[in-house]
Amino acid sequence: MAIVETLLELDWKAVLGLFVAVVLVGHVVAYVSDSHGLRSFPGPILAKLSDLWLARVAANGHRSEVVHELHEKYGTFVRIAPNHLSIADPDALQIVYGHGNGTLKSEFYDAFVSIQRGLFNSRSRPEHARKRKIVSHIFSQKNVLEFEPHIRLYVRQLIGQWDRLYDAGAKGLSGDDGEGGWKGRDGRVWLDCLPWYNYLAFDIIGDLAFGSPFGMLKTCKDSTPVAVSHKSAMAAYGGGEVQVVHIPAVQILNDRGVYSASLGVIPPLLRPLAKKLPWFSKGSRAVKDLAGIAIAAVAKRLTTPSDRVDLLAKLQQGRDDEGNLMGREELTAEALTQLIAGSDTTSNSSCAITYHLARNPHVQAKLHKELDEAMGNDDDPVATYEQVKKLPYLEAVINEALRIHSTSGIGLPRLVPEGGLQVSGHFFPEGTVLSVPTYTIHRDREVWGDDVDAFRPERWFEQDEKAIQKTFNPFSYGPRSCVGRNLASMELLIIIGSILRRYHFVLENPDKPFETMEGFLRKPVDCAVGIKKRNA
Ligand code: HEM
Repeated sequence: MAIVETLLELDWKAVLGLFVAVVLVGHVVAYVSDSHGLRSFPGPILAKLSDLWLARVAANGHRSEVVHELHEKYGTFVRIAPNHLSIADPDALQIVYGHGNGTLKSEFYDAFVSIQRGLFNSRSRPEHARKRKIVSHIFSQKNVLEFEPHIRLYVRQLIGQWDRLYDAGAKGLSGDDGEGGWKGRDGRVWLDCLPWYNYLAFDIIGDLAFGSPFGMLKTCKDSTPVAVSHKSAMAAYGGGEVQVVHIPAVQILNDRGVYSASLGVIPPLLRPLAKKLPWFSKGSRAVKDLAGIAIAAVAKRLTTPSDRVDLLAKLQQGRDDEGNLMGREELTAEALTQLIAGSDTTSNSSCAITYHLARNPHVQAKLHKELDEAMGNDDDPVATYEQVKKLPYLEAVINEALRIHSTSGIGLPRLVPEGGLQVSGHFFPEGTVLSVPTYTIHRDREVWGDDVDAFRPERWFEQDEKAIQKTFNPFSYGPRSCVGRNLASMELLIIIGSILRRYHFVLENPDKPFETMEGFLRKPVDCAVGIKKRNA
């Protein structure tokens, strides 16, 4: 303890020197001893020697693409860290992530903990099972249907805003609502749709998880109240004012994703030192601010009792096997988990779907036709779940975008349990970290065909259904798969169904590649589109 305290007092340059020295010695020892028997597997030499190779790749924001290129070069197995093997084999999904094989989340997930461990980052099996039992009930299909009015309310607000900008744009006006503003030209309004989808997703989840939206769609701004002091906000649960300031939640979530995904691949012993480096201290601040958002929002909700049916109300009622309710800190941590897991996953996926539709006019036309037929002359611009839940082409469009974009693209790391594990013809001893990279298996030519890089929803009607089911992995598999999948699917169907029925999209610059920045998730950097109202 005394050694750690002394280290924490050093200035960052001394820390950097020490950090490099410890890493070098530690990893040369690990390489020579090869305790997990991974030496025979191919990979970059630096990755075999040190976790810092993967940390650097993660920090650069293109981990999925880099690992994918390595699989193209080396084949099914790639060693991406001294003790981490990436396995690009759809059959490995069931073994590494499925029920009953005993794998657990690795130390990577410790870097995502704030307030206290939540459903997403709890690593102990009993702790996770207890939480999952409470939370999975909340996301059952039956319960999720109760959230439909909340989703439709904010889709309506987004349509209201885009209609307003479109009408003004038609008069040749321009303005600064939303990041980057908007301008009218050639019968369209031109804007970056990514921030708008972020406002939408944050308002929906703010409403569902905390009882009131962040108000981003109304203010057209990425701005959220955060508790000034976590301690006093927690104390205010019993009543009283919580002092808040406003911060950009979307930006903070982005910073936190890159920070945690990079810190998570550094050995735990070195993390306190890494946090002292200037690059990491920005992310550390983001983690704190994010917790502050949840603390402020939950405190506000708990001091103003309500009879709403939402995620927070259901979390408050949830009981474990012993009949115990969650304590207030656990409740806040779980509400924060919902905010993080249920916000930019949805907005980045919606943005990617819109990009691919704008880029592929023939696909957009086919989807318009299906939506027009399904919704007929209904004057309400917002689709009901009933109207869109069984539209085969809409579903294929969404799935194809989730495949090609892979919002969750990295191989999610799992620890081999006691007794070892046989995967894809090899035995791995206890403690080895294994992962199956979603971005890469979503590009497996044997399953998806030779044109894997093309956005082609038609493939969903042509390819072997069984192979597709086994390989399509947007929500992961097994006990740690996405607990919010039913909600996410309903959101995407209603958002894309409503928005695409109402608007026609073109890309502002069709030659510009779709840029992404990956932390834990693969996020678009922007998506500039020209929007036209279809009945105009
Ligand atoms: C398109 C949208 C979404 C995608 C692509 C997605 C994807 C995923 C993936 C891949 C995982 C596994 C993560 C891991 O093992 O590290 C996951 C877990 C999780 N997701 Fe989602 N998700 C989406 C939307 C949502 C929504 C709307 C919610 C809830 C409001 C949610 C809540 C969660 C939670 C709580 C976990 C952790 C589950 C556990 O560990 O037991 N997700 N999600």
